[in-house]
Amino acid sequence: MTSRSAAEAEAIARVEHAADAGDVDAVMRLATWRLLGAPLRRDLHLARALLARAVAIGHVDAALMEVALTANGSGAAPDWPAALALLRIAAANDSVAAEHLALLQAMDIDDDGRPRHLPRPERLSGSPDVVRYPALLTPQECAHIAGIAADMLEPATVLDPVKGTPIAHPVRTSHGTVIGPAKETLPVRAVNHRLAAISGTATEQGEPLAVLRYTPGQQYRPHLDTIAGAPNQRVKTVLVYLNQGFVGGETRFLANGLTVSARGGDAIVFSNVLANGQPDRRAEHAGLPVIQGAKWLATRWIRAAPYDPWNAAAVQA
Ligand SMILES: O=C(O)CCC(=O)C(=O)O
Ligand SMILES: [Fe+2]
Repeated sequence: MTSRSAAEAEAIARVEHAADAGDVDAVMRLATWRLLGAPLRRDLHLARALLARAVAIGHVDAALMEVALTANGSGAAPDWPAALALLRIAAANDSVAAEHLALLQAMDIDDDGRPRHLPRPERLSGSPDVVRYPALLTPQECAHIAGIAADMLEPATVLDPVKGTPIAHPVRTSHGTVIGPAKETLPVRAVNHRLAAISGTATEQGEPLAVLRYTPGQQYRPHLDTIAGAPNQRVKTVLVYLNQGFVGGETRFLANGLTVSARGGDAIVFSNVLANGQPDRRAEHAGLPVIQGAKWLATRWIRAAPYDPWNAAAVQA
């Protein structure tokens, strides 16, 4: 472990002191540090305790974060009923929390936030195996997801292998972000349960929901979603079209030419691996260039086994 500079240690001590004195922003900062794992060691349990303190002093963002972590099991076992109870309390004074509650009230979900019913699937192709669930999400749910992502969108980059600095992504040119565990609202959590249900997987196998926005000229060139040599492979992908009405931007499977046009709220599911777990070339696909308007898409890449978003290489709190 690298030792900290005296100045950094002093800055941390100042924040800890302010937190002890009841400064809510200082408590919130400590909670964020404990979630990020920098500059203090990651401690999700402690982060939860700090958030609860911030909520008690009246911090609204802390309340929404506490709801998210309670539902998705960060720092303790997942507890949907407890998260819902916290959301109801927050909703009494906060319009954002109230909106989340209204979205949930319109959903047909059980006491754990899981879907009671799913739309009837349509098989679009057998090889590759692609299935569509029409209108899996409502327009309001799509707008909620796009709205969370809108503030966080960044151009797609990869690290320059020589210089280590970000450079343009060679395959994907859209803007994107992920809705990490601290930002996973209850409506997003419920949608993630739905995506698990249609793919026959456990919610814990999903990577944080990724959201992409393509503007004219942007595309996702032909690729496989599998990661070469990954021990915990991306076995399935769910794509959710969050809007429609743009020109171009179809999803194309190269093996058979299957071309899927976006309809807002529709989801497609496909498998990326063969029965032996190895990447399946037939799953190669592309997001064709958008010609006019903007295409919004949510992607859930689903692993073979549970995926811990807090121990991924790049955590996005
Ligand atoms: O934009 C599309 O239609 C394809 C997106 C995609 O391939 C992905 O998110 O993995
Ligand atoms: Fe893909």
